[in-house]
Amino acid sequence: MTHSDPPAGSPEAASPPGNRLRARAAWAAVALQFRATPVGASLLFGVTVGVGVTPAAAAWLAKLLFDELGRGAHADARHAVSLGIATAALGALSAVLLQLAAYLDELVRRRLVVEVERTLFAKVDEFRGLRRFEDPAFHDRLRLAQQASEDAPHNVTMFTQEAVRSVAALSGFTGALLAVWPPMVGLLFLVGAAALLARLSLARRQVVVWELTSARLRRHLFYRSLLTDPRAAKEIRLFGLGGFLHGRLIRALNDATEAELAVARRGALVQSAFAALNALVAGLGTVVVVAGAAHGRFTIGDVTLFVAAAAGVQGAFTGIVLQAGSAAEGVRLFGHYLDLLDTPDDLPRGEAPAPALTGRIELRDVWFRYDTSGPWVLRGVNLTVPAGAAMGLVGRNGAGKSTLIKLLCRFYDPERGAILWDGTDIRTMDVAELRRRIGVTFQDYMTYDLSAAENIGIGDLPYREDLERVRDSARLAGIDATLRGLPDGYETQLSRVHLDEEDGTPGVTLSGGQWQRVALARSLMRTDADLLILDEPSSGLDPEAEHEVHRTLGRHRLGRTALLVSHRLGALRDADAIAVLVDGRIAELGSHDELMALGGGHYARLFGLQAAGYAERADRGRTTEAAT
Ligand SMILES: Nc1ncnc2c1ncn2[C@@H]1O[C@H](COP(=O)(O)OP(=O)(O)OP(=O)(O)O)[C@@H](O)[C@H]1O
Repeated sequence: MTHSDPPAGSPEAASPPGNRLRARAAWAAVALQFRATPVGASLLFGVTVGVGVTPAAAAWLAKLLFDELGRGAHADARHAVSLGIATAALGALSAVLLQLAAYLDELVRRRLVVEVERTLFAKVDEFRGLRRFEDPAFHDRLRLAQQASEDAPHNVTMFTQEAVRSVAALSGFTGALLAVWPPMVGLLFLVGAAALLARLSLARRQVVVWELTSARLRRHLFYRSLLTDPRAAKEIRLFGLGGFLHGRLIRALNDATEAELAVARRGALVQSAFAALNALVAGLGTVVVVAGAAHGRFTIGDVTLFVAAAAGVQGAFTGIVLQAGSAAEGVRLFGHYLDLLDTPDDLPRGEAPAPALTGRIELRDVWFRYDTSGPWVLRGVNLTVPAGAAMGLVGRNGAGKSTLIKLLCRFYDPERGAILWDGTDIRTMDVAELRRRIGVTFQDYMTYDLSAAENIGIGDLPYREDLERVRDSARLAGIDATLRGLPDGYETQLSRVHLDEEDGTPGVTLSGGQWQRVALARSLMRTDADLLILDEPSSGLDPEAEHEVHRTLGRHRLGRTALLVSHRLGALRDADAIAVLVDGRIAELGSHDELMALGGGHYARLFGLQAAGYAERADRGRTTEAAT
């Protein structure tokens, strides 16, 4: 499957990928083990083969021993004793190999988990845009890929072990059956082959169920994390959502469990049917051979050998059917891991360098929507931001301000039109280089469960340990004094759910406005960024703090280009120009004074409303003061 294939979870996604793909998946699953731990996997393979052949070797030694003993007075005692010793040694070796195989299996499994996390999440990190992360099918596939890549290699190895053991057993036992009553071989192989086909069909069905229930199980995990998330705990308690969310958690789990149980029931039914059929065939063979013995055609030894050999063949088939089923499930599911690694990036790779901004950023007739069948969010935006200017961006909720910022950071590409950085289309630029030229505080900024210093320092990773720079950024964002006052200063963990990794002390949590300042400080770490974007950097700040932050930023900007989004129009008053976004278009553009002079425009109306609100509040404040 490739990215153009139907998403996981859809019935088409569950269709069999074809033998060639499955063979490739099986090979890749084994290769993954060797990549994870070349020595461990090689040893496991050797030991696995050893474990597989020891029962046959033991049977062969036993045959030699009994043959020797069967010579009675002519038996070579020394030879018999050495065969006995060899049998005992083989028994001991077999026991040791089994233990070794168990340890190596554990070793390979653990190394695999690391390798899978390494490869999968390196791939996830390669996606440059945001589209994959907003695609439920991608999350389902990621979950299935994780599950598959940890199980499939183990299952394939176990199948190899079982196949070696079973082939050795089958070749020995079928010879015995052929010597006594040949039709029994045909019967047992027929039942065995049918059981194998049935198990493979069950494996297909099981994988379909896993694919279909992946979304439900992800929902279950979502409700589970919600019920223990300290950020959600307030609303859950206040709105009394516990029972409601818990009910949904159980329902998601029950739905998934029902589908799994349906496959398990079918499996139990099919296996019981084949067990009964096997018993019937074994009974039939025994009756034939016993009747033959009664008529003197077979000896008692023949009967004993026949019964043991029939049981041996059935046992070998049972083992191989079970392991083949698990391997088939693993291999089918492993396709998701391979698909994920093959998933192309959602943004074409640009290679041109992203030089320092000297001229202007220009949005030229930019059209964008999140979904090709969805509504347009930006409809032909034309906007020029000269290098060094501070541009304010205002508009009502949902007007498209944050979307425009996301396009500037190239998290998505416009569907029509282009964004030019000094005349070069940003699509042609190396995206990592472009992003290094931008410092952003997003509206939905992150609060990391890390130390205060790291929370800021990761804004410019190579300098995250440069405490001077971290503190300078914190100072600009007006949070330095608060962080210094924390129990462990800048080393304090900003988390209530993780202890400090070094001394095990619990962390602290900040207020909303303090967190916002930390996020602002993070974006200021890139002191050499050409473009500073602040998407509502002061929404959580009190008016005094907001004023102070804007003044500091004005000074700190030092001629750098800035794009400032705010619903508090007063905060943008000093911007060189303000663009008003209405229904995905720039409806007005100009300085504060120019926009006010338009009279009756969107900006003037909004500004008037906010100013009236402030004046009214100020009046109320004065009246209250006078009354008290
Ligand atoms: N990831 C997304 N997928 C689909 N639609 C989205 C996504 N993000 C935003 N939208 C939609 O795009 C429109 C514009 O959203 P955007 O966040 O750009 O508005 P905004 O002007 O920043 O609003 P606000 O002032 O409330 O922050 C909204 O209708 C929103 O529902």
